[in-house]
Amino acid sequence: MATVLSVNLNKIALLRNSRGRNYPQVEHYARECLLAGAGGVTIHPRPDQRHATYQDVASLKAVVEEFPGKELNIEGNPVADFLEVVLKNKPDQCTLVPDQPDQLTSDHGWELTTQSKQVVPIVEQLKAAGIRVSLFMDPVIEQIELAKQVGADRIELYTEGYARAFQSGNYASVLEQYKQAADYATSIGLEVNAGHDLDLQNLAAFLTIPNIKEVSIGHALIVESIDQGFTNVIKQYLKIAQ
Ligand SMILES: CC(=O)[C@@H](O)[C@H](O)COP(=O)(O)O
Ligand SMILES: NCC(=O)COP(=O)(O)O
Repeated sequence: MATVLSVNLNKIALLRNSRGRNYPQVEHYARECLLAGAGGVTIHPRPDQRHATYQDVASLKAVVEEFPGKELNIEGNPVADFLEVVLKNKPDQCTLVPDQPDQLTSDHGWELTTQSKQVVPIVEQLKAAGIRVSLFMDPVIEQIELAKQVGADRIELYTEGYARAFQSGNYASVLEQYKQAADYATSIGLEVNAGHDLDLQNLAAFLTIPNIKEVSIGHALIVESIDQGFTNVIKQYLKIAQ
């Protein structure tokens, strides 16, 4: 089963915001990656809108709708403004991430042992709006079991731990931990996405884990595109994910 590539466009938005005018256009790169064969696009509008903005959600929804079967995934901490934009624009998927507003980047999954009461009503509200709900999770069986209990459709395995281990050259035991987490999630009826710090070097080994439904990749993909060209890099990812 091929794994869907969802291209995270945060860093295109970051470049755009650095000059205060609409260049580069996020919509252009969304169209380019979908034309190249990506299965969807992702953005993560943070409360300070340092890169992706709440307006980008509506713009990208319109672009994705030009490509039947392709998906829009909106990631973020479920603060009120975020939820309002998600419910208004109804992306195909919303990935809830437990970030603090001032975090440099996402660096942990949900601690549902203490946060499930906060999450349950939000999951219900999003699912009632017809939005698939994914929870950003560490590869911890106990937490993944709770993700099912709070009603999530999917989990997104937070893969920075794997990426760091891969970089060290000694990653077999860490990969096995992710495989066990993914296998367990699948066994209890959760579909499995993955993302954060995946790249052209480490993706193939990670995808030896069966049943990874979707990977969302942004930071490394944009850096690799500087050297090798955006469409060329997208096609390399698709070849690995097929
Ligand atoms: C949750 C996650 O790992 C990514 O979706 C996130 O979008 C990365 O955020 P930055 O692009 O702000 O680092
Ligand atoms: N959910 C992960 C994502 O969308 C992109 O993460 P990264 O590739 O920018 O680290």
